[in-house]
Amino acid sequence: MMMGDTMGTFGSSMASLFFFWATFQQIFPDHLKIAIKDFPEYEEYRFNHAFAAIDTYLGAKAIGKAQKIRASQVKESKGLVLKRDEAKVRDVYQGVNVWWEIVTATDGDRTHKLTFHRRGLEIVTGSYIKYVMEEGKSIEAKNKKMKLFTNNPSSNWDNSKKSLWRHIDFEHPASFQTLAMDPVKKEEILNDLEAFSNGKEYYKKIGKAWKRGYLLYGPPGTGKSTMIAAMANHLNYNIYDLELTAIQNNSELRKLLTATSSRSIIVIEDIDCSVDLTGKRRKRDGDLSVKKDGEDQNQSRVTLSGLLNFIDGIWSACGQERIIIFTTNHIEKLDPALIRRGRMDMHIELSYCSFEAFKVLAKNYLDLDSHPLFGEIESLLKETKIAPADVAEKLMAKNHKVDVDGSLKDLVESLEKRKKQQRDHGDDHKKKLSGKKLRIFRELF
Ligand SMILES: Nc1ncnc2c1ncn2[C@@H]1O[C@H](COP(=O)(O)OP(=O)(O)OP(=O)(O)O)[C@@H](O)[C@H]1O
Ligand SMILES: [Mg+2]
Repeated sequence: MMMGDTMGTFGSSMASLFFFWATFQQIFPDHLKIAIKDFPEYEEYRFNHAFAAIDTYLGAKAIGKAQKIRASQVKESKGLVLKRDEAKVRDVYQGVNVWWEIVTATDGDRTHKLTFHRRGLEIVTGSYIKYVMEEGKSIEAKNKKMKLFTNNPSSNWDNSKKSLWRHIDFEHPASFQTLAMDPVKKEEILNDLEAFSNGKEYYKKIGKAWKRGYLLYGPPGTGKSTMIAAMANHLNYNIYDLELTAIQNNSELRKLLTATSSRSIIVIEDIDCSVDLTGKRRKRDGDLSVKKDGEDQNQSRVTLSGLLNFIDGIWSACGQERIIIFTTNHIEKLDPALIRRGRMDMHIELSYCSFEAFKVLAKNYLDLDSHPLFGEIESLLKETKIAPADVAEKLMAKNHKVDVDGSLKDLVESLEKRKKQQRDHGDDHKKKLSGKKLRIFRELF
């Protein structure tokens, strides 16, 4: 048979099918259809979340079928979110046909109306509605704009929960793919996050709060803050950036934390600078003088024990699906009580740029997999401490122009300079040490 013939037969079958369907629609007796449920947009003046979930589900369902599509840009990196812009949508679930329709009352109130054949009653009420809600909510979560919250100074709080945190839309391009670090460690972290976010049943089974704590440590510019952004993007969680110095005491800390929402990351950056970690610092500094009035006014009065109590107690009791992250440049300064295993589930070190990490940066910034200078850079990186942030700066396009050879040469020069400085500094340090030893030796004998 010729191609044209096939198409012709196909076309006429489709035409008869449409004809049959239209007739069926007309004669299909109304009493065999039942309108099962209405889902109003507002119930007793309160927004009905079921309405929104159904709307989202149907919006996603109707893509490709709807004649008119309304597009709204929810988040740049997520592309367009398309929404249905027609009144009626047909859906098929386990062989049951259902029709959704938006009915607008004279007062403007809108309701989702679901119609289907009696035969489907069990399937629709038994599982279909639940399925629509769950799908709708999960699509909502994926499309949701992420937010970055920062705590307001407690002097600005009023009685509303809203006054505790202010927020902006969170749009950070960081991803695990572009994060320069040891690939094995990266994989381990990704697996941990994955296990956590899918761990609802597991945490329930073992009777533990669905929470996870990470301690990120390493020198400045090694990617701690970038990793937090990558984690938030990966999980689609909001970030609460908790500034401890803006609060007065432990009870304020408790208020702030209980006002966070689930599916969020709570971050305390530079933990060693934000709390009085040991309560002994003053003594250790050798300053035993009497405190002057108001001397502590600008210092945070959140104590280490407040923070630890929170992690152990209140933290477990307040909500689910939350991650807490501490960062520090000086892990050696932290009190062991704060970082012992069990409190922080995973300690993640972000370190100076390795060759593996450099390769990720070279790919990100120069779209480069190999280059004759790579060998030299590899051996220089083995002997030199340089933060990924400093490497990235060398590889960045200058005046919007990518210059592969120029950037790499620039990096080699900078590495050689650093190597020399670090060696000289190392020698100085050794000299100082030997001087000190000599002094101790003299004092002893
Ligand atoms: N591991 C990395 N991978 C990719 N880019 C990085 C990495 N580390 C640093 N950078 C780049 O350097 C910039 C600064 O890094 P970032 O703010 O994450 O460092 P940090 O470890 O949080 O430093 P600090 O201790 O000073 O807060 C980032 O915006 C990013 O462009
Ligand atoms: Mg940082």
